[in-house]
Amino acid sequence: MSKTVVVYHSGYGHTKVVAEAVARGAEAALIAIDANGDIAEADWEALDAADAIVFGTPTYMGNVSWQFKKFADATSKIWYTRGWQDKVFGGFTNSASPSGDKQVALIALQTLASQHGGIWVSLGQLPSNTKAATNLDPNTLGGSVGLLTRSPADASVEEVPQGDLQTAEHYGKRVADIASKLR
Ligand SMILES: Cc1cc2nc3c(=O)[nH]c(=O)nc-3n(C[C@H](O)[C@H](O)[C@H](O)COP(=O)(O)O)c2cc1C
Repeated sequence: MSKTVVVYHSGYGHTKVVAEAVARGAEAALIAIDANGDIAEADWEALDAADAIVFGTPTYMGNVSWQFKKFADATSKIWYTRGWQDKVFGGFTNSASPSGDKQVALIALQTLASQHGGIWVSLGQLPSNTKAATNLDPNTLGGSVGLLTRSPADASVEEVPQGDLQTAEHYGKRVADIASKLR
């Protein structure tokens, strides 16, 4: 069994719900980046020990949150020593609009993983994009690079679409399974 860690920031709780779903699928530990963009020393050790790391961030102003970016910049010391070389990586972002420039944030996560010499895991699911598709269906946002989820601007944290959460669980399992195969 591989060790997977989901490290995420969530300003208002919606991305946290998605992170929990990814972690359920991956049987992963969860690390929350705090409101100052920091994680604890023990969290850095857990990331170093992981076979797979999944990054999560809300999309804010068409990119990752500044707290996630602070975390990303803090990984530069690890980058320098190639500490995360050949780990498996995945990523997700949540935002209010169906597009909302989520892809920009997701590509930032993929780029971070690539800077570390990681092996990036795509979503691996067909989109639900017919007229009949509803919020209960998987991958209604049609992601492929990684996981995209949506919580409308007036949605509570309980209202993150069930289809998106199922997609998140599926993606978490995919990342963990691939990490197990590569171990
Ligand atoms: C500062 C800020 C910027 C935002 N920018 C975007 C955006 O570019 N695109 C979008 O679709 N939603 C945007 N939103 C909406 C959030 O992505 C959405 O509310 C999301 O669920 C927040 O996740 P969180 O509860 O984990 O913080 C923004 C929200 C905030 C607070």
